[in-house]
Amino acid sequence: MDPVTRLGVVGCGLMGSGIAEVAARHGIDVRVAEATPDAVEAGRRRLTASLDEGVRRGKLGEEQRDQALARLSFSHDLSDLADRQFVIEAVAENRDIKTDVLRALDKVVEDPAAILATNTSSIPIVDLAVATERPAQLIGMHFFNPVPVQQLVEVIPALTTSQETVQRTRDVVQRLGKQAIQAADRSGFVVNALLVPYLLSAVRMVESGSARPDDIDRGMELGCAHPMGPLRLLDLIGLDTAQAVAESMYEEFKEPLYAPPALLRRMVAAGHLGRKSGRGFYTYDG
Ligand SMILES: CC(=O)CC(=O)SCCNC(=O)CCNC(=O)[C@H](O)C(C)(C)COP(=O)(O)OP(=O)(O)OC[C@H]1O[C@@H](n2cnc3c(N)ncnc32)[C@H](O)[C@@H]1OP(=O)(O)O
Ligand SMILES: NC(=O)C1=CN([C@@H]2O[C@H](COP(=O)(O)OP(=O)(O)OC[C@H]3O[C@@H](n4cnc5c(N)ncnc54)[C@H](OP(=O)(O)O)[C@@H]3O)[C@@H](O)[C@H]2O)C=CC1
Repeated sequence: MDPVTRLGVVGCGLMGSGIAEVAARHGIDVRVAEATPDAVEAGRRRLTASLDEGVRRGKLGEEQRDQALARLSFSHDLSDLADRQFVIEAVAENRDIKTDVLRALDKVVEDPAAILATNTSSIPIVDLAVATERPAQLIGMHFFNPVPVQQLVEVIPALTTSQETVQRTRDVVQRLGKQAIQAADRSGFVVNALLVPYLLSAVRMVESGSARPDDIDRGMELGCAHPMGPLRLLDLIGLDTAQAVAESMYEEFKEPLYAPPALLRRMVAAGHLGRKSGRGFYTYDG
């Protein structure tokens, strides 16, 4: 089968913009679809700023940045992804939104052999697969934040996913310069199953008044050499996304450790979503 040269990405938020950036940097023609013209412009700005940051940090040259930008196109019309061979869905962590987007993609993408991958953090892959007419070609492809920096992609076949789809997805991971691990289709896969209870425990520690956010974070940064403590990491992930992930995991396992703490729910209700809204456990400029 031909290697993937035409990739689609749906959703250009924190993750979609990172996935599109990395693919374009690795020589792939990438078309990004967002829901509205305003969201397209916000996504384009986010992606361009990250490429500029890569240049500033010496990760790529100005010419490479410009070549990556030339490989990227943007649209607010999903049907512009019709000619794609492989599409990665990275819209909000909401089962209904993802189901609608994947069903629409299934109809729009012309090549019956094309693969639809979802970047969901916690929604069962099989539920999304059977919502489409191509359950053998739907797979979980879970990137990590920030995508240009983190090396891992979890590859998650559903019970319906074909072995050919798994292999083709692994080939794309390699093409993007990332490393794959394979995980079973259980909510949270490998990494979030371990990470989320830890993050939620830190929120409960703040909630109970046992320690302040900065002390908890410095504890894990200085005591365990984590690059960032759990509350700074929650602010990076987005508290709305973290809540949605915890809810899916709790729905699947009914395990109290996965239940979103009241403080997390209150912060999301208040719009304190972390870095992306300028305020979470900490405040951010710009
Ligand atoms: C919720 C889910 O479903 C799953 C998830 O994603 S969970 C979240 C997983 N992510 C994490 O755990 C992130 C943990 N934090 C980190 O790794 C780091 O704190 C961070 C990368 C986010 C920020 O790093 P930073 O403060 O900028 O530290 P810094 O040491 O300067 O940068 C780290 C590296 O990233 C590179 N980098 C940073 N921004 C970059 C960019 N835009 N483009 C390219 N490279 C970049 C830096 O150059 C540096 O590379 P070297 O190590 O080769 O020098
Ligand atoms: N944040 C993280 O650390 C990680 C997240 N993930 C997963 O990645 C996915 C995306 O998360 P993240 O990028 O953080 O979320 P964001 O909220 O940053 O981005 C989601 C994007 O999807 C867009 N969107 C919503 N509905 C549609 C639609 N119908 N068509 C096209 N675009 C749409 C949103 O646009 P608008 O803003 O206009 O609504 C927004 O730009 C989730 O499934 C999440 O679980 C995976 C790994 C890590």
